[in-house]
Amino acid sequence: MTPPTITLNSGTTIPQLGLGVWQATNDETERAVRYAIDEAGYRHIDTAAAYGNEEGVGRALAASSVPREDVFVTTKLWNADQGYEPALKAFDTSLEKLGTDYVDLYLIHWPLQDRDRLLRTWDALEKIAGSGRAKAIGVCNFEPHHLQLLIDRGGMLPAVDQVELHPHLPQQEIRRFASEHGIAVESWSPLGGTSNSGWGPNSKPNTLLVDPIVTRIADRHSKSAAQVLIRWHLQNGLIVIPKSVHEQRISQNIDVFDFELDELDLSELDTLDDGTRVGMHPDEMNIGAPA
Ligand SMILES: NC(=O)C1=CN([C@@H]2O[C@H](COP(=O)(O)OP(=O)(O)OC[C@H]3O[C@@H](n4cnc5c(N)ncnc54)[C@H](OP(=O)(O)O)[C@@H]3O)[C@@H](O)[C@H]2O)C=CC1
Ligand SMILES: O=C1CO[C@H](CO)[C@@H](O)[C@@H]1O
Repeated sequence: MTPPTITLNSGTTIPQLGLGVWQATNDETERAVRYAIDEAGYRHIDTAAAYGNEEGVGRALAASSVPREDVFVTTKLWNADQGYEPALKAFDTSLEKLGTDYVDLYLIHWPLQDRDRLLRTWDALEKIAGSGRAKAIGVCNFEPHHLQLLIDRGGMLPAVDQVELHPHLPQQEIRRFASEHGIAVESWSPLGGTSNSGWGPNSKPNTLLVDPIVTRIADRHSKSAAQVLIRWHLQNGLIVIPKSVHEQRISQNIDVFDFELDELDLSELDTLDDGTRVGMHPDEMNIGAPA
């Protein structure tokens, strides 16, 4: 089954399930994206300038038999390129690497700590949206206080806030705030992140995929732990972008439309909320910020 779509405040529709490609090389990305689109039925890819694999995504899009307009492509503006002119330039570079003349969603990767620069960056994204070269614009890692800056400014609201989100960190406050303002929430590290280690200062290795609560629910449905977690995101109305470079897992992660978590499953998963992050807290992140 094709994943359902969500209509963003920009009017664009986004497939609720997509493929993440962080930590994949260009060649791995090309193969994974090609397989995801042509064989597994994905229509949504999440990359970023910082991942260094936009070219791999571009090569896969060019080679695919699925037309460009049928695939939802997201990329992100890296921290070093915040500011009005730098953001416009970085966007052109991303389009060039992706080999496309528009993206479906362009996101600010992190809010950083310089509020004036952040607002100038948002001005640039509005200009890009106005030109039609990004069908929608949005943000990542914005806490409600960051979103409030854009709300107070007037102008366009982000279509999406992409944040770390999984049963250990369900982000209820961000979800409530975003929902009040018509902003869709997208979950990154939806399976709990890469299996070997976390990357934030307070983070722990991924334990979600082997958590006994998750695996017990998976057994009840004859599904995998990853499929249970993906269902949890979908049934919570979230956009979800699990990453894999393995064909069998790419297929498995989209094979989630023939079962449903029931109230008991959902309430058991809710008990996993312990605030554990795999990444950095946005208020502590300033890596790569322009001087
Ligand atoms: N905006 C932001 O700041 C951020 C955005 N992101 C985005 O979110 C995406 C997803 O997050 P990410 O951090 O990659 O982590 P995920 O939670 O998607 O987990 C990915 C890990 O799980 C493994 N995996 C995937 N499917 C399965 C499966 N079915 N069974 C067992 N293991 C599996 C992958 O291994 P393998 O590949 O070897 O199969 C990989 O190690 C990123 O790729 C990126 O696009 C991520 C971090 C920050
Ligand atoms: O998307 C992400 C993954 O990689 C980066 C770290 O190298 C993060 O900063 C970022 O949020």
